[in-house]
Amino acid sequence: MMKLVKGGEVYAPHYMGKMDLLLVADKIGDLKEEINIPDAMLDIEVIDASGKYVIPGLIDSHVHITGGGGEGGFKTRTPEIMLSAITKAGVTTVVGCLGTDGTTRCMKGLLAKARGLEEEGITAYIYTGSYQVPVRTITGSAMDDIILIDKVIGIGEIAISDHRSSQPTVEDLAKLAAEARVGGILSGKAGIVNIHLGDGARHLEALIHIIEHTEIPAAQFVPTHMNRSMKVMQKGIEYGKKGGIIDLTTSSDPEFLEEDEVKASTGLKIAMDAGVAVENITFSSDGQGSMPTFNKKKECIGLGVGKVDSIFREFRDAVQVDGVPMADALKVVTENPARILKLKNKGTIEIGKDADIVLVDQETFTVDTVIAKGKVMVKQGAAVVKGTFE
Ligand SMILES: CC(C)C[C@H](NC(=O)C[C@H](N)C(=O)O)C(=O)O
Ligand SMILES: [Zn+2]
Ligand SMILES: [Zn+2]
Repeated sequence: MMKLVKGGEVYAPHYMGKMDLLLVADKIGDLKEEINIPDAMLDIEVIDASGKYVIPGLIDSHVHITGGGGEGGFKTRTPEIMLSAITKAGVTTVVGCLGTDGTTRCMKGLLAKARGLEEEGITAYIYTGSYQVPVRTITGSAMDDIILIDKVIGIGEIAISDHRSSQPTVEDLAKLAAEARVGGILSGKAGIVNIHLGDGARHLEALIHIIEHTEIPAAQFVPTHMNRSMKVMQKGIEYGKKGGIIDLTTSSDPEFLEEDEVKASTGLKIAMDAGVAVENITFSSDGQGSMPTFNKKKECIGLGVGKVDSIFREFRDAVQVDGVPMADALKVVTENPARILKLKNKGTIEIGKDADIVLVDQETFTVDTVIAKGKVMVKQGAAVVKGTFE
Protein backbone atom coordinates (compact mmCIF):
# COMPACT_ATOMS: atom_id res chain seq x y z
CA MET A 1 0.00 0.00 0.00
CA MET A 2 1.35 3.42 -0.94
CA LYS A 3 0.53 6.78 0.59
CA LEU A 4 0.97 10.24 -0.87
CA VAL A 5 1.38 12.97 1.77
CA LYS A 6 0.56 16.08 -0.26
CA GLY A 7 1.19 19.78 0.16
CA GLY A 8 2.68 19.97 3.66
CA GLU A 9 5.52 22.19 4.83
CA VAL A 10 8.41 19.82 5.49
CA TYR A 11 10.93 20.20 8.33
CA ALA A 12 13.34 17.31 7.86
CA PRO A 13 14.45 18.81 10.58
CA HIS A 14 15.95 21.44 8.26
CA TYR A 15 13.26 23.44 6.46
CA MET A 16 12.51 22.10 2.96
CA GLY A 17 9.41 24.13 2.10
CA LYS A 18 6.26 22.66 0.51
CA MET A 19 7.01 19.07 -0.50
CA ASP A 20 5.10 15.90 -1.40
CA LEU A 21 6.14 12.59 0.17
CA LEU A 22 5.49 9.18 -1.37
CA LEU A 23 5.47 6.43 1.27
CA VAL A 24 6.04 2.93 -0.12
CA ALA A 25 5.32 0.23 2.45
CA ASP A 26 7.35 1.19 5.57
CA LYS A 27 9.84 3.52 3.81
CA ILE A 28 9.95 7.05 2.43
CA GLY A 29 9.94 6.26 -1.31
CA ASP A 30 10.13 9.76 -2.78
CA LEU A 31 10.27 13.39 -1.75
CA LYS A 32 9.59 16.11 -4.34
CA GLU A 33 7.99 19.53 -4.63
CA GLU A 34 5.18 17.94 -6.62
CA ILE A 35 4.34 14.23 -6.94
CA ASN A 36 1.39 13.43 -9.15
CA ILE A 37 -0.02 9.96 -9.37
CA PRO A 38 -1.51 8.66 -12.67
CA ASP A 39 -5.25 7.96 -12.28
CA ALA A 40 -4.58 4.31 -13.02
CA MET A 41 -2.87 3.94 -9.67
CA LEU A 42 -6.07 3.64 -7.66
CA ASP A 43 -4.64 1.81 -4.64
CA ILE A 44 -2.83 4.84 -3.30
CA GLU A 45 -4.07 6.71 -0.22
CA VAL A 46 -3.69 10.49 -0.55
CA ILE A 47 -3.23 12.35 2.75
CA ASP A 48 -3.89 16.07 2.48
CA ALA A 49 -1.13 17.85 4.44
CA SER A 50 -2.08 21.40 3.47
CA GLY A 51 -1.90 23.66 6.55
CA LYS A 52 0.32 21.13 8.29
CA TYR A 53 3.99 20.93 9.22
CA VAL A 54 5.41 17.54 8.16
CA ILE A 55 8.11 16.41 10.62
CA PRO A 56 9.97 13.18 11.39
CA GLY A 57 8.40 10.91 14.02
CA LEU A 58 9.72 11.89 17.46
CA ILE A 59 12.25 9.67 19.23
CA ASP A 60 11.79 9.40 23.01
CA SER A 61 15.08 7.94 24.28
CA HIS A 62 14.08 7.35 27.92
CA VAL A 63 10.69 5.78 28.72
CA HIS A 64 9.82 3.40 31.57
CA ILE A 65 7.67 1.31 29.22
CA THR A 66 7.00 -1.40 31.86
CA GLY A 67 6.49 1.22 34.58
CA GLY A 68 8.86 2.45 37.27
CA GLY A 69 8.62 4.25 40.59
CA GLY A 70 8.19 2.61 43.99
CA GLU A 71 10.09 5.25 45.97
CA GLY A 72 7.03 5.74 48.16
CA GLY A 73 6.48 2.01 48.73
CA PHE A 74 4.74 -0.69 46.69
CA LYS A 75 1.59 1.31 46.08
CA THR A 76 3.67 3.90 44.21
CA ARG A 77 4.91 1.56 41.50
CA THR A 78 3.86 3.34 38.29
CA PRO A 79 1.80 1.65 35.51
CA GLU A 80 3.24 0.34 32.26
CA ILE A 81 2.64 2.40 29.15
CA MET A 82 -0.11 1.88 26.56
CA LEU A 83 0.53 2.41 22.84
CA SER A 84 -1.64 5.49 22.28
CA ALA A 85 0.10 7.42 25.08
CA ILE A 86 3.17 7.20 22.85
CA THR A 87 1.67 7.72 19.38
CA LYS A 88 -0.62 10.63 20.35
CA ALA A 89 2.54 12.50 21.38
CA GLY A 90 3.90 12.14 17.84
CA VAL A 91 6.46 9.60 19.10
CA THR A 92 7.20 6.68 16.76
CA THR A 93 10.39 5.34 18.39
CA VAL A 94 10.99 4.73 22.10
CA VAL A 95 13.93 3.43 24.13
CA GLY A 96 12.71 1.60 27.24
CA CYS A 97 14.52 1.46 30.57
CA LEU A 98 14.24 0.35 34.20
CA GLY A 99 14.83 2.79 37.06
CA THR A 100 15.16 2.71 40.83
CA ASP A 101 13.45 -0.67 41.11
CA GLY A 102 15.53 -3.31 39.34
CA THR A 103 14.00 -6.11 41.44
CA THR A 104 10.26 -6.18 40.78
CA ARG A 105 10.86 -4.79 37.28
CA CYS A 106 13.07 -7.06 35.20
CA MET A 107 14.98 -6.97 31.94
CA LYS A 108 13.03 -9.87 30.44
CA GLY A 109 9.78 -8.00 31.05
CA LEU A 110 11.29 -4.84 29.53
CA LEU A 111 12.31 -6.79 26.39
CA ALA A 112 8.86 -8.41 26.15
CA LYS A 113 7.14 -4.99 26.40
CA ALA A 114 9.43 -3.55 23.71
CA ARG A 115 8.52 -6.49 21.46
CA GLY A 116 4.84 -5.92 22.25
CA LEU A 117 5.07 -2.25 21.23
CA GLU A 118 6.82 -3.30 18.02
CA GLU A 119 3.97 -5.76 17.30
CA GLU A 120 1.48 -2.93 17.94
CA GLY A 121 3.20 -0.81 15.25
CA ILE A 122 5.96 1.45 16.60
CA THR A 123 9.73 1.00 16.92
CA ALA A 124 11.07 0.09 20.38
CA TYR A 125 14.56 -0.47 21.76
CA ILE A 126 15.81 -0.90 25.34
CA TYR A 127 18.79 -0.20 27.59
CA THR A 128 20.00 -3.13 29.68
CA GLY A 129 20.26 -2.38 33.39
CA SER A 130 18.52 -0.18 35.94
CA TYR A 131 19.85 2.36 38.47
CA GLN A 132 22.10 -0.22 40.08
CA VAL A 133 25.66 -1.43 39.45
CA PRO A 134 26.27 -4.42 39.05
CA VAL A 135 23.87 -4.12 36.12
CA ARG A 136 20.69 -6.19 35.82
CA THR A 137 20.94 -8.04 32.47
CA ILE A 138 19.27 -10.77 30.41
CA THR A 139 22.29 -12.89 29.51
CA GLY A 140 24.27 -12.19 32.69
CA SER A 141 26.58 -9.76 30.88
CA ALA A 142 25.74 -6.22 29.72
CA MET A 143 28.17 -6.55 26.81
CA ASP A 144 26.60 -9.84 25.72
CA ASP A 145 23.09 -8.31 25.98
CA ILE A 146 24.17 -5.53 23.59
CA ILE A 147 25.86 -7.92 21.16
CA LEU A 148 23.28 -10.72 21.16
CA ILE A 149 19.88 -9.03 21.69
CA ASP A 150 18.85 -6.81 18.78
CA LYS A 151 16.68 -4.48 20.85
CA VAL A 152 19.40 -3.71 23.40
CA ILE A 153 21.26 -0.58 22.26
CA GLY A 154 23.12 0.34 25.44
CA ILE A 155 23.14 0.39 29.24
CA GLY A 156 20.91 2.57 31.45
CA GLU A 157 19.61 4.33 33.39
CA ILE A 158 22.64 4.06 35.68
CA ALA A 159 22.27 6.40 38.67
CA ILE A 160 25.10 8.59 39.94
CA SER A 161 25.18 11.53 42.38
CA ASP A 162 21.89 10.32 43.88
CA HIS A 163 20.92 8.95 47.29
CA ARG A 164 19.13 6.12 45.44
CA SER A 165 22.16 5.05 43.44
CA SER A 166 24.26 1.99 44.25
CA GLN A 167 27.16 4.42 44.91
CA PRO A 168 29.21 3.13 41.94
CA THR A 169 32.90 4.06 41.96
CA VAL A 170 34.49 5.83 39.01
CA GLU A 171 36.15 2.48 38.32
CA ASP A 172 32.77 0.73 38.23
CA LEU A 173 31.45 3.30 35.73
CA ALA A 174 34.56 3.13 33.55
CA LYS A 175 34.27 -0.65 33.31
CA LEU A 176 30.56 -0.35 32.51
CA ALA A 177 31.24 2.21 29.77
CA ALA A 178 33.96 -0.07 28.40
CA GLU A 179 31.47 -2.96 28.21
CA ALA A 180 28.91 -0.75 26.48
CA ARG A 181 31.50 0.64 24.06
CA VAL A 182 32.96 -2.70 22.98
CA GLY A 183 29.50 -4.29 22.88
CA GLY A 184 28.40 -1.47 20.59
CA ILE A 185 31.48 -1.73 18.38
CA LEU A 186 31.05 -5.48 17.94
CA SER A 187 27.33 -5.17 17.10
CA GLY A 188 27.30 -1.91 15.11
CA LYS A 189 25.28 -0.19 17.82
CA ALA A 190 25.82 3.03 19.76
CA GLY A 191 26.61 1.25 23.05
CA ILE A 192 25.47 4.37 24.90
CA VAL A 193 25.46 4.55 28.71
CA ASN A 194 22.33 6.46 29.73
CA ILE A 195 23.24 8.08 33.04
CA HIS A 196 20.62 9.19 35.59
CA LEU A 197 22.03 12.34 37.18
CA GLY A 198 20.70 12.97 40.69
CA ASP A 199 20.86 16.05 42.92
CA GLY A 200 24.09 15.00 44.67
CA ALA A 201 27.04 17.41 44.98
CA ARG A 202 29.35 15.24 42.88
CA HIS A 203 27.28 16.03 39.76
CA LEU A 204 29.15 14.86 36.59
CA GLU A 205 32.58 14.49 38.24
CA ALA A 206 32.75 10.73 37.64
CA LEU A 207 32.01 11.07 33.91
CA ILE A 208 34.49 13.94 33.50
CA HIS A 209 37.16 11.85 35.27
CA ILE A 210 36.57 8.89 32.92
CA ILE A 211 36.60 11.11 29.80
CA GLU A 212 39.83 12.79 30.94
CA HIS A 213 41.69 9.74 32.26
CA THR A 214 40.68 6.84 30.00
CA GLU A 215 40.30 6.16 26.26
CA ILE A 216 36.50 6.28 26.53
CA PRO A 217 35.04 9.27 24.59
CA ALA A 218 32.38 11.66 25.92
CA ALA A 219 30.06 10.40 23.15
CA GLN A 220 29.68 7.12 25.10
CA PHE A 221 27.55 8.86 27.75
CA VAL A 222 24.11 10.48 27.69
CA PRO A 223 23.50 12.03 31.13
CA THR A 224 19.80 12.75 31.55
CA HIS A 225 17.76 14.96 33.95
CA MET A 226 20.30 17.73 33.31
CA ASN A 227 17.51 20.28 33.93
CA ARG A 228 16.54 18.90 37.35
CA SER A 229 17.84 22.06 39.01
CA MET A 230 19.52 25.27 37.87
CA LYS A 231 22.74 24.06 39.55
CA VAL A 232 22.69 20.82 37.54
CA MET A 233 21.72 22.79 34.41
CA GLN A 234 24.81 24.99 34.82
CA LYS A 235 27.01 21.90 35.27
CA GLY A 236 25.41 20.45 32.15
CA ILE A 237 26.15 23.61 30.16
CA GLU A 238 29.84 23.48 31.16
CA TYR A 239 29.91 19.79 30.19
CA GLY A 240 28.06 20.44 26.92
CA LYS A 241 30.39 23.32 25.95
CA LYS A 242 33.28 20.84 26.23
CA GLY A 243 31.51 18.55 23.74
CA GLY A 244 29.50 16.32 26.08
CA ILE A 245 25.90 15.34 25.31
CA ILE A 246 23.14 16.54 27.69
CA ASP A 247 19.59 15.21 27.83
CA LEU A 248 16.79 17.30 29.35
CA THR A 249 13.76 15.64 30.98
CA THR A 250 10.48 17.03 29.64
CA SER A 251 8.13 15.49 32.21
CA SER A 252 9.09 17.93 34.93
CA ASP A 253 5.70 19.59 34.82
CA PRO A 254 6.03 23.37 34.49
CA GLU A 255 3.34 23.96 37.13
CA PHE A 256 4.83 21.63 39.71
CA LEU A 257 8.54 22.21 39.20
CA GLU A 258 10.71 21.50 42.23
CA GLU A 259 11.95 24.78 43.70
CA ASP A 260 14.46 25.39 40.93
CA GLU A 261 13.84 22.73 38.33
CA VAL A 262 14.34 24.13 34.80
CA LYS A 263 11.56 23.66 32.22
CA ALA A 264 13.12 21.62 29.38
CA SER A 265 12.24 24.15 26.66
CA THR A 266 13.85 26.93 28.72
CA GLY A 267 16.87 24.74 29.44
CA LEU A 268 17.35 24.23 25.71
CA LYS A 269 17.30 28.00 25.10
CA ILE A 270 19.68 28.73 27.99
CA ALA A 271 22.12 26.04 26.86
CA MET A 272 22.11 27.16 23.23
CA ASP A 273 22.54 30.82 24.24
CA ALA A 274 25.45 29.78 26.48
CA GLY A 275 27.19 28.18 23.50
CA VAL A 276 26.27 24.49 23.73
CA ALA A 277 25.91 23.15 20.17
CA VAL A 278 22.26 22.14 19.58
CA GLU A 279 23.59 18.85 18.14
CA ASN A 280 24.72 17.92 21.67
CA ILE A 281 21.29 18.38 23.25
CA THR A 282 18.36 15.95 23.38
CA PHE A 283 14.98 15.80 25.14
CA SER A 284 13.47 12.66 26.65
CA SER A 285 10.23 12.34 28.58
CA ASP A 286 11.02 9.88 31.43
CA GLY A 287 7.47 8.73 30.60
CA GLN A 288 5.89 6.38 33.22
CA GLY A 289 8.90 7.09 35.41
CA SER A 290 8.10 8.37 38.89
CA MET A 291 8.66 12.08 39.60
CA PRO A 292 9.27 11.77 43.36
CA THR A 293 9.72 14.72 45.71
CA PHE A 294 12.04 14.16 48.70
CA ASN A 295 12.27 16.36 51.80
CA LYS A 296 15.53 17.47 53.41
CA LYS A 297 15.68 14.14 55.26
CA LYS A 298 15.40 12.44 51.84
CA GLU A 299 11.97 11.00 52.68
CA CYS A 300 9.62 10.65 49.73
CA ILE A 301 6.81 13.18 50.35
CA GLY A 302 5.12 13.09 46.95
CA LEU A 303 5.19 11.30 43.63
CA GLY A 304 4.01 12.14 40.10
CA VAL A 305 4.28 10.05 36.92
CA GLY A 306 6.17 11.19 33.83
CA LYS A 307 4.18 11.49 30.60
CA VAL A 308 5.44 10.86 27.07
CA ASP A 309 3.25 13.68 25.69
CA SER A 310 5.47 16.16 27.55
CA ILE A 311 8.16 15.67 24.89
CA PHE A 312 5.91 17.18 22.21
CA ARG A 313 4.78 19.96 24.58
CA GLU A 314 8.38 20.98 25.33
CA PHE A 315 9.28 20.83 21.62
CA ARG A 316 6.32 23.12 20.90
CA ASP A 317 7.13 25.49 23.78
CA ALA A 318 10.77 25.70 22.72
CA VAL A 319 9.53 27.12 19.40
CA GLN A 320 6.49 29.11 20.54
CA VAL A 321 7.55 30.29 24.02
CA ASP A 322 11.35 30.25 24.20
CA GLY A 323 11.98 31.38 20.63
CA VAL A 324 14.15 28.45 19.54
CA PRO A 325 14.15 28.11 15.73
CA MET A 326 11.84 25.26 14.63
CA ALA A 327 14.57 23.22 12.91
CA ASP A 328 16.79 23.39 16.03
CA ALA A 329 14.02 22.42 18.45
CA LEU A 330 13.05 19.58 16.11
CA LYS A 331 16.65 18.24 15.97
CA VAL A 332 16.56 17.77 19.74
CA VAL A 333 13.71 15.22 19.51
CA THR A 334 14.49 13.58 16.14
CA GLU A 335 17.85 13.81 14.35
CA ASN A 336 20.01 14.17 17.48
CA PRO A 337 18.76 11.08 19.37
CA ALA A 338 18.80 9.10 16.09
CA ARG A 339 22.46 10.04 15.46
CA ILE A 340 23.61 9.64 19.06
CA LEU A 341 21.87 6.26 19.47
CA LYS A 342 22.83 5.14 15.92
CA LEU A 343 19.23 4.44 14.94
CA LYS A 344 20.18 4.30 11.27
CA ASN A 345 16.78 4.59 9.59
CA LYS A 346 15.30 7.12 11.98
CA GLY A 347 15.24 10.79 12.81
CA THR A 348 15.05 12.60 9.43
CA ILE A 349 12.78 12.87 6.40
CA GLU A 350 14.96 11.40 3.64
CA ILE A 351 14.33 8.90 0.85
CA GLY A 352 15.03 5.38 2.13
CA LYS A 353 14.44 6.23 5.80
CA ASP A 354 11.58 4.64 7.77
CA ALA A 355 8.18 6.15 7.02
CA ASP A 356 7.82 7.67 10.52
CA ILE A 357 6.01 10.92 9.78
CA VAL A 358 4.00 13.37 11.93
CA LEU A 359 1.64 16.05 10.63
CA VAL A 360 1.36 19.03 12.99
CA ASP A 361 -1.57 21.43 12.63
CA GLN A 362 0.00 24.84 11.91
CA GLU A 363 -2.89 26.75 13.56
CA THR A 364 -2.90 24.93 16.91
CA PHE A 365 0.60 23.39 16.81
CA THR A 366 -0.90 20.06 17.85
CA VAL A 367 -0.32 16.50 16.60
CA ASP A 368 -2.83 15.78 13.82
CA THR A 369 -1.61 12.63 12.03
CA VAL A 370 1.05 10.08 13.06
CA ILE A 371 2.38 7.50 10.63
CA ALA A 372 4.71 4.79 12.00
CA LYS A 373 6.55 2.55 9.54
CA GLY A 374 4.04 3.59 6.86
CA LYS A 375 0.91 2.86 8.95
CA VAL A 376 -1.48 5.60 10.11
CA MET A 377 -1.66 5.34 13.93
CA VAL A 378 -3.24 8.71 14.78
CA LYS A 379 -5.68 10.79 12.73
CA GLN A 380 -6.98 14.24 13.70
CA GLY A 381 -5.30 13.76 17.05
CA ALA A 382 -7.14 10.51 17.86
CA ALA A 383 -5.54 7.05 17.99
CA VAL A 384 -6.94 5.00 15.10
CA VAL A 385 -4.65 2.10 16.08
CA LYS A 386 -4.87 1.26 19.77
CA GLY A 387 -2.85 -1.01 22.02
CA THR A 388 -4.18 -4.56 22.49
CA PHE A 389 -6.09 -3.73 25.68
CA GLU A 390 -6.87 -0.05 25.08
C1 LIG B 1 14.08 13.94 36.93
C2 LIG B 1 13.20 13.66 38.12
C3 LIG B 1 12.10 14.70 38.20
C4 LIG B 1 12.55 12.27 38.00
C5 LIG B 1 13.56 11.13 38.09
N1 LIG B 1 12.86 9.91 37.71
C6 LIG B 1 13.57 8.76 37.57
O1 LIG B 1 14.77 8.70 37.65
C7 LIG B 1 12.77 7.51 37.33
C8 LIG B 1 12.21 6.98 38.63
N2 LIG B 1 13.19 7.03 39.70
C9 LIG B 1 11.73 5.55 38.40
O2 LIG B 1 12.47 4.59 38.69
O3 LIG B 1 10.60 5.44 37.88
C10 LIG B 1 14.08 10.96 39.52
O4 LIG B 1 13.48 10.16 40.23
O5 LIG B 1 15.08 11.61 39.88
ZN1 LIG C 1 16.27 8.87 36.18
ZN1 LIG D 1 13.91 7.40 34.15
